[in-house]
Amino acid sequence: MMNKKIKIITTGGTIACHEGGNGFRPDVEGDNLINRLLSKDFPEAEDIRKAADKGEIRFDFCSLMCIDSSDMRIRDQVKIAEEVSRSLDDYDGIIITHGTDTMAYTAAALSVMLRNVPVPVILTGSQLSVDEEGTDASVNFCDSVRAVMKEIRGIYICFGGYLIDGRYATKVDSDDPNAFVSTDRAYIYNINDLELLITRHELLMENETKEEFSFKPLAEKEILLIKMHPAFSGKVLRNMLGSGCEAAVIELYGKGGLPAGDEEFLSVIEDYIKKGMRVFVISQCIYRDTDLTRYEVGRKLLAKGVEVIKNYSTEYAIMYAVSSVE
Ligand SMILES: NC(=O)C[C@H](N)C(=O)O
Repeated sequence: MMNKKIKIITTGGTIACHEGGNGFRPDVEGDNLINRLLSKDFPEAEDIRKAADKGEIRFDFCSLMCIDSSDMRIRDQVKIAEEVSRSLDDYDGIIITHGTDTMAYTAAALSVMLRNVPVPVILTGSQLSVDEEGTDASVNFCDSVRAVMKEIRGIYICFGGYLIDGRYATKVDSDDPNAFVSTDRAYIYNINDLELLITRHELLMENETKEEFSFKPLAEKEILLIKMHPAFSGKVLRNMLGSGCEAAVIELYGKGGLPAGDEEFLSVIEDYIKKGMRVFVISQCIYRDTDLTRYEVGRKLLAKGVEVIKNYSTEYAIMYAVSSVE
């Protein structure tokens, strides 16, 4: 095994929670959390524990915050991105422990802010806290370490035995250990089958003009997310778009439809775009390949100037919208 230096950034989440008298809240940070995750209570951590004892893996720690990820805001994601950016040159990989509820948003935000990271940057967490019976905390953490041992680079979520590209990950289960999927099935890898990812990377790197790493922090913006549904109206949409938001993401039906028979919908969006605002559209299907050219309803909307986000997660669409607003 090659010697590896891994930076661990802890931010809170269920993985670090205990009952605090008023419900679960995170209170285990930094090396306290990692020592617990690698303790002898977890046979699944044995190989990592041994490698750490032998000095083959060296962990450095940084506790950036200790919050339920429901409290995660853009400014916190920027703090994480800054810490990652500062650490890239000195480590073979970076693991961020994070609550699951907004993990996909942070993965998306990091993917937008940090371009062409030279090492793996992996977010992980758990559905049960490190001290709960049957917890998935240690296995997820150890899988993340195993992923760092591979020659991959990029931003990922490691969870439930899978590694998912941070631009496509979305949380689909509030309880099950298999909590995340990829909105494009091509960007999820079984942790036991990482060779596939490596092969893909090699191919990508051959084809890519090797671009330099760059970091552009996100600014705080107010983005509206709208989901199309049959009990929605153009009138309500007009009020929502006029509410002061700086850009909008609309989740459309299927390949990319909305009630185009109701002219109000189209004219509201047209008016909004004419004022210089941006409207991003994406399918509301979990597995998606948004394409507004297939149906007439989609083409009518496309003609109004909306911008299509094809297969990325809605979380990524929102962060992309944040980054696109001047
Ligand atoms: N499983 C979890 O981590 C949920 C928790 N509420 C959080 O996102 O911080």
